[in-house]
Amino acid sequence: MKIIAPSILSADFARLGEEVQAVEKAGADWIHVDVMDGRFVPNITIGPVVCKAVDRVTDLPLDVHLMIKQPELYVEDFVKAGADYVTIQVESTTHLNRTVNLIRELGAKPGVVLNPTTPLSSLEWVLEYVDLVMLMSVNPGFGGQKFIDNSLRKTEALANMIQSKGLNALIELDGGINSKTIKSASDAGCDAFVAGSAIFGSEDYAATIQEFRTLLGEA
Ligand SMILES: O=C(CO)[C@@H](O)[C@H](O)COP(=O)(O)O
Ligand SMILES: [Fe+2]
Repeated sequence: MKIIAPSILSADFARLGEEVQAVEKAGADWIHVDVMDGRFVPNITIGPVVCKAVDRVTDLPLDVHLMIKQPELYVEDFVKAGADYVTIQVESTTHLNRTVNLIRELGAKPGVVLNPTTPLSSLEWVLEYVDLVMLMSVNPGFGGQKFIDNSLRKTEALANMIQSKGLNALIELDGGINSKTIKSASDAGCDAFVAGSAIFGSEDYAATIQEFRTLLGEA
């Protein structure tokens, strides 16, 4: 089964608990939490306090996407706040191996994220230590942007890279996933799909997630 991870960035933050419970009831697999610091990306969102509040209202795994500089300073706070996966941008830290190890030592699953133009070669010496690689299929910072088409070729190349090394890291795509893009992303080798505006911007969350499952051939 493929994984559908609604991004709360597009939820109604005034009713965040209800929104998280609504997507859980609608069939989501993970909750994607976008953390932005106004330095790594030109936007500021939430921190561990909100992450902990989200964790209290759902049984789903929290997929925490850190778009912050020096994530090594904060990963412990997010693991304590209930993060199951902590994904860090390879561009955001000088000490990628150390930070990945730290996430695992703290008891969470480490993932790494690549911006749209960051080459796959940046994964060469870290791939074997992570549970997840996420490719940004938009420039990070905002929800509701258009899917960058060459993310599909990048996904195929990543799937080949993981397979040729005999590894089994999950591939996740983040940005511009909707009913028009999800099938080709899946065909390219994507396992987990982050969708913010396509789910929270829809009238009926369950119908949208069901439509995704049908397009993925799972209904
Ligand atoms: O990390 C990010 C943006 O930086 C994402 O998780 C977005 O929240 C995805 O939003 P949509 O493109 O699905 O609307
Ligand atoms: Fe994200």
